This record gives sequence, C-alpha cells and structure tokens, in this order.
Amino acid sequence: AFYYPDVQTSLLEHILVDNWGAYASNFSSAITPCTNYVTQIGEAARNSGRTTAAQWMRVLFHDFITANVSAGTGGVDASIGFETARGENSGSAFNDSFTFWRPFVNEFVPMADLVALGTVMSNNLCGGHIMPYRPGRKDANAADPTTGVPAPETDLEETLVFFERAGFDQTDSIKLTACGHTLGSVHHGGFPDVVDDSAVTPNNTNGGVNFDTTRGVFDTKVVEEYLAWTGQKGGPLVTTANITAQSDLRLYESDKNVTMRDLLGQGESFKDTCVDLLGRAMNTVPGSVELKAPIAPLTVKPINVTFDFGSDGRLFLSGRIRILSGANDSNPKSLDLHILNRDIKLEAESENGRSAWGSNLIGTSTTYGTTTYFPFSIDDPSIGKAKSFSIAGQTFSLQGESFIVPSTSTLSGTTLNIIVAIQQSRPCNDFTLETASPEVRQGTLAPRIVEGTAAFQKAPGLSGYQLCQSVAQLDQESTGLVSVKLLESGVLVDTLLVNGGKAGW
Ligand code: HEM
Repeated sequence: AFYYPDVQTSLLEHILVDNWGAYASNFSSAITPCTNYVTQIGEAARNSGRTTAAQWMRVLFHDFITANVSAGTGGVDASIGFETARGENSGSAFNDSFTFWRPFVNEFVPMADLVALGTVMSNNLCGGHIMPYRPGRKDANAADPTTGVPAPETDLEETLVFFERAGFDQTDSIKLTACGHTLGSVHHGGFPDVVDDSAVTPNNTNGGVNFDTTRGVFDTKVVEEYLAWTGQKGGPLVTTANITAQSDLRLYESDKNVTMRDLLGQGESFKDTCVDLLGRAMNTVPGSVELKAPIAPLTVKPINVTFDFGSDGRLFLSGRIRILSGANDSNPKSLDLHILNRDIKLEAESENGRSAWGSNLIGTSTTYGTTTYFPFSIDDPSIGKAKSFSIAGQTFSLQGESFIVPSTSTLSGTTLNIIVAIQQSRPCNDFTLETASPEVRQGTLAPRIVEGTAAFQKAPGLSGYQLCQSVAQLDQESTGLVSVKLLESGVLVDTLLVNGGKAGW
C-alpha cells in the first residue's frame, strides 16, 4: 500500500489535519468539545470535572520537566509512563492519556511523539495559535532516574531549580506555567490538600476547581483573572487556603508580577508566546534524539491508495484523494487524476471535513479549513504497469511489480497471514517478510515494538501474478497497527499496516 509522503508523515498528518467531519481522526474527536473527558462517556464524562485536552498538556509537562539539558538526559521520551507511582505524578492524567493514546502506537509512532502531539492538538483545537509539530522522539525503556516535578508544596527555590535543569529560566517558567494553566483544573481527587471535598458534587464528581473561567479554551483568561482578581483569580494554586500549596502565587509573584503583566500586555500574542514555550518544552529530548522537520499539512494527499484483487481476480488500484482548502477558498467539486496517459474525472464525496489548519481568525470567531474527498477505483487491464499518477501537476509514485495484497492479508489473534503478488515469475524465496508489532510492556502503558521476520512459500497464481504466502506468529496480541514489510533481496518494496481491530486510527 502507498503512504504519502511516507508512513510516519501520512499517519501523523492525518491526526493534525483531519479534525472534524468526514474521516476525522479519533484523536481530534477525543477533545471535541474541548471540555470533553474521553475516559468516561455520556453523563459520567460531563459531570466528571475532568478535561482530556488539559490532561494531555499536563502529561507533557511532567514528562518534560525531569530533563537535564546539560547532561542531555530525559525530556519528552514517554518515561512518565513508568513513573506514575511517584508522589510527584499524582492525578489521573497520565494513565488516562496513555490509555487513550496506546492504540495509536506502532513502529512509526512512538508514545513520546504522542505526548508531544497531545499538546499540539489541545492547543490547535482549543483556541491556541497553530503550533508546529516535529516528530522523531524515542520511547524510554525505563523510568528516568532523575526525579523532581514541581508540586503545589514545592518551595520557589526548588521549583526554579527543576525548571532551570530543563532549560527554562524564571521568566520562562512563569510564562510556561501560565500557558499550561489556561486549561483545566485542580481536582480534589488527587490534590485534596489544595482543593477540599466541598468541590465534589454530583455535577463535579472529581471535585475540579478551574484555573480560569474557561477550562476548555486556550486563552489569556488565567492571566487576566489573576491580575484583575476576578473569576477564578488564577485558580486554586493561587487561592487555596493552604498557604504551602500556593505554588502558582509564589511563582507569579516571584518577579513582582512583571512577567504576568507582560503576558497581559501581549493580548492575543500571548498565544504566540505559548506556541514558543510549549514548543520548546515538547522539543526538549534526550541528547541522542534528533527531531525531524515540522510536518506540513498536505494540500493534495492520496489516502489508502493500494493495488488489490477483486473477487473476480482482477487487479485494481483504489484510494481517495484529499484536498485541503483554506478558510477563504472554495472547495473543489471535481478533480482530474492522470494515470497511464489517461485523465480520469473524480467527483467529490458529499461530506466534507474541517481542519484547524487553513483556519482564519476573524474577530473572536474562527472559520476552518475544509477537506474534500475524491474516491477512485481503476481496473484497467494494464493498471499494474502504472508507475505513477498525478493530480494537479503533483506526481505520486506507484509500483505494482510486487506488493502485499491487502484484502487477503490478515491478522487474526496473533497469526498474520500475508499474501504478496509478484509480477515476474521470480521465486518466492527472493522475498522476506518483516513485521513490527506493538505489544504490552511491563511497567508502562506505552507499548514496546517487537520485530520479527518470516519466509514466503509459493501459492497458486492469479491473472499474471505469482502469489507467495507467509504465515507469521506474533508472540502476543498487538496493541495497535502491525507493520508488515515486503523485502526483495533485502530491499524494502512495500509496506502495509494491518489493523488488529483495536487501532484508533
Ligand atoms: C510550578 C509549576 C507547576 C505546578 C506546581 C503545577 C501543579 C499542578 C497541579 C497540582 C495540577 C492539578 C492536577 C489535577 O488535579 O489533576 C495542575 C494541573 C495542570 N497543569 Fe500544572 N503545575 C505547574 C506547571 C505547569 C506547566 C509548566 C504546565 C505546562 C504544560 C502545566 C499544565 C497543567 C495543566 C494543563 C493542568 C490541568 C490538568 C487537568 O485539568 O487535568 N502545569 N498543575
């Protein structure tokens, strides 16, 4: 199957761009509306007093803050998954978030990249300015030996030492904390010394007290309300009667509120400051990790493009083209796909999607970008010879010489049954199968990736193709998409992600 421009970018770009409506990613749905709590459903979620979008940002903070930038250790590496029993990581955010993210993890998407992506999504979908997203993090194999996350009782000096170790000076720390604390709440469940049990009601079962009057909106309210002493007055870490637990008050006042007043003066640009600081936090990674360039949303994106055989044994090429239009552009109704010297006119599906990318802020309201989908299926007798197709002048490569057949390649329990089709009559033993399966890992909800290889045997042929079969056994059930790779004499020729029925993609 074809993943444009590559498997990792294709998967992550889907989460970033396909936010609402047609083919929306399950990831975006989790924080729509931004007050949603995905761990529970219906009434229970609405009355929980918890906020998934906010939890995701808190996970980033706790994973990041134990970085030691001068030693090149820690940072965003999903080690937080091993550290949830530490007192400094109190609260349900970590296990809630990892439980939701777990089915998204596969060979191409480590948990650490999802920790960063969670914050990007909460910011982008809940009112922040668009935040660039760079993939490339690596998951830790154990807890970070470095401890020290600021808690409500931590004194100012030690709090600043923790931030300094992670590369953030006093001013940065105030800004980053204000950015984080524009979303969400402090909960009696987890922090009874900050919020007493009077907060627990049938409509607020976890006893959440919000940092500002808009817990689901990424805005400047927390700064405004703190300085004007209105609304939530900066939230429980400012106002709690327990003086030792007034960590936000101590931090904000530590430079006589100069930084908080500066943030207020920035107005809407506060959001750019947060893009910068949250971006620095999520891009703080161990010295051995090199992040890739930011993922750019694709204007023209082929989706699920693959060769396959129909029930009559005929080869066909099918898929969808997604066109992303900005808020000011009109959506295309038809599209020309050029293949094998032919132009095929594609018609748009009736349902569109909406995207935070390409959005326009007009006054206080936002109009979003639109995605339009154009399905196609081509069973021309010579389709297997096509080496590329093009849309609006952009060319996308294809190869039909040897490929994994999607409709007959299955994962059932722990058994992978893979069929590949090969054009020329080459022996099946020129080919090998490589698998990479996300599986349960002890001590954390972040899966580990288990790799394997298998050989092929000859199977009965089909309309000009030699078929080869391989049956591979995973040692455990997978937690997400399993990658299946076809190699010819050691060179990768095709990749297919096989859904074990659990993946959240
Ligand atoms: C001095 C530093 C900080 C302290 C002591 C602190 C402490 C806390 C505490 C006690 C909670 C309540 C958690 C709960 O009840 O579930 C919380 C929530 C939160 N924190 Fe911080 N925090 C600090 C800095 C930051 C920073 C830098 C960020 C930036 C990403 C951040 C993001 C959040 C978010 C988004 C929530 C809301 C979570 C929710 O509603 O579930 N915090 N923080």
